[in-house]
Amino acid sequence: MFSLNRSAFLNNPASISGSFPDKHRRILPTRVVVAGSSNRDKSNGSLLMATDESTATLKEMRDGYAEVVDPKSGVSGGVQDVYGEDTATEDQPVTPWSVSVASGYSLLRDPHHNKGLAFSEKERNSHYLRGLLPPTVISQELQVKKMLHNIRQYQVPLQKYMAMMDLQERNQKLFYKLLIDNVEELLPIVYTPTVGEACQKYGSIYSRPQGVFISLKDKGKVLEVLRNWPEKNIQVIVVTDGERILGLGDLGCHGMGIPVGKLSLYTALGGIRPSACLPVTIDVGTNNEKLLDDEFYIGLRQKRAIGQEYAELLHEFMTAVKQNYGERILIQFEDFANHNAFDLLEKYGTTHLVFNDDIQGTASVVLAGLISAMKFLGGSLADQRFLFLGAGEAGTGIAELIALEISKQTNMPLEETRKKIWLVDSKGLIVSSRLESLQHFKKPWAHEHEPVKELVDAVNAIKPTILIGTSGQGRTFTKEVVEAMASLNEKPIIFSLSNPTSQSECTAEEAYTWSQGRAIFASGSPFDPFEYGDNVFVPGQANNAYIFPGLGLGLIMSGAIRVHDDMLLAAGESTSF
Ligand SMILES: NC(=O)C1=CN([C@@H]2O[C@H](COP(=O)(O)OP(=O)(O)OC[C@H]3O[C@@H](n4cnc5c(N)ncnc54)[C@H](OP(=O)(O)O)[C@@H]3O)[C@@H](O)[C@H]2O)C=CC1
Ligand SMILES: CC(=O)C(=O)O
Ligand SMILES: [Mg+2]
Repeated sequence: MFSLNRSAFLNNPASISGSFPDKHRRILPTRVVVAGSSNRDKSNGSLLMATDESTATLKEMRDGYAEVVDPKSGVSGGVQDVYGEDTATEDQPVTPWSVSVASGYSLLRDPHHNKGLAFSEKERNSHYLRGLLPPTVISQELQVKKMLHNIRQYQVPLQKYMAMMDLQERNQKLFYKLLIDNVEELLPIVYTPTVGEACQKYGSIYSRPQGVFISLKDKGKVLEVLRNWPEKNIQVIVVTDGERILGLGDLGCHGMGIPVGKLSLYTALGGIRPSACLPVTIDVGTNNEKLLDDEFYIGLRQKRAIGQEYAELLHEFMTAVKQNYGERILIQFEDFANHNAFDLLEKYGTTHLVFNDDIQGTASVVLAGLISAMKFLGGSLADQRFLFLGAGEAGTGIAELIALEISKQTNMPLEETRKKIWLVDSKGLIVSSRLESLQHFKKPWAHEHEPVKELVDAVNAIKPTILIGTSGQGRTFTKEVVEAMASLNEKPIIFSLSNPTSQSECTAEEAYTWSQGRAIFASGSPFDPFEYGDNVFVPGQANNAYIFPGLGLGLIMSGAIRVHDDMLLAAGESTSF
């Protein structure tokens, strides 16, 4: 007789296979099916696989299923076969569920453990794989070579993306090996710019759910929803509500591509276990009419919830996350619109281990880029004048961290260092006469100056040494703007940070050509090296992807429970070269 231990299972389902003695492991079924709504623990929403009182014999398990009778109600489920095919009655819905011991057919379909043809002879013997694979055994290196070859056959980046996602769903070991070994080539596929197109077409390319979707329909049940996720030892969550996906606007539920992509970098670049990463999309509707009319849209078909309704769902989520995963769970806010992003960060920054990647991660990576650029330019950050196009999350986040760094380097008060930094939004230069009507995060940047509407006029008026684009608007660094920067500076620093490539304020080619090869240029999405005159210019990439996996790893390893500005400064300083 073998008894499955309920508490061990609830804490860590994987422990079940670990608790079998080896001699029993050989005769274990690949699936144990337990069914019946009566097996659901009403108090915490978890399924009770088999209670301490309920036992299944090894014979039952070897035969492929064990039906458990709830000892309290005496009600059993309606499962008739090992695959849990539905024989539910109306008043007794079946909850089909299986626990896979990683062996045999199900092992080949378990992306966490599957190795495909790389299973050795010994593994094929001990994991019941004989006959389920062709006879050849190949190395992981050869698998990587083959996948890379296949991916390179696709001309269309979105096809490469789909091939990568398919691999992630099939064989995680190979997916991460491929990504880690070829990160320069594959980062633009699993991340910006291709992930932007994938989000735009997410409904059409959708084949299997990724991550956890929490919608308005789940109000009051968010904890239950989180508990449906199979992994229990989560260390990092990337969460979006899809309202500002890159520079592409409101993509609603289709924003899920972003947390999925970001978390694949947590593993590939930060070394966090894939099973410890949880992508979450909170669906409160979308204001994108095109999506609402799109028959393939996968989200709620309603306008975005705002105000109290929005705040309550977010609060339930934040509370449930801490309750389920503890104080040290890291939450990364991603691609929220600025009218929520700053408030959420302020509200939860003091109660959770949380940072906003667009505000803080971006700031840190741009600080790294600017500190590095000082080595080419000479002088220090305090000697520079900064002008931003775009005064939202990225723009004001970067501005504030630069001001903090200059203050740290010079001991000047923050109010003084902020005066070196100017921002332009959709209405023009942010100046004190606009103070009353400005959103709160713009107010610190409202300096004394007469109003200026156009960017090129702001460049000529402020005479910046550094121009940074965070507007989400492509081709706004026009020839006139770049030429104005080049006429004011021997080596103008120009960062076009908006993503994806279509939204970049200018291309690498434009920056180098219009400045006659004098610009120090970086962009949010990658550009190829560009030949100009006798030189080849290699543009930098200033993207928070170069910070958040390391920052996150540091936060997790150090056991931090809050994120502070000093950490962002340290991350930026140490990422510079
Ligand atoms: N490289 C990287 O790592 C990162 C890049 N980004 C990119 O930065 C961009 C902006 O993101 P985020 O700051 O979060 O977005 P926000 O919506 O918070 O901010 C956008 C800002 O741009 C301004 N703006 C919009 N259109 C114009 C225009 N035509 N002229 C001048 N200003 C304009 C807006 O003005 P107003 O306030 O008046 O509406 C607003 O201030 C996105 O494309 C995003 O992909 C973001 C994070 C990281
Ligand atoms: C890179 C990133 O986070 C963004 O463009 O939003
Ligand atoms: Mg982002």
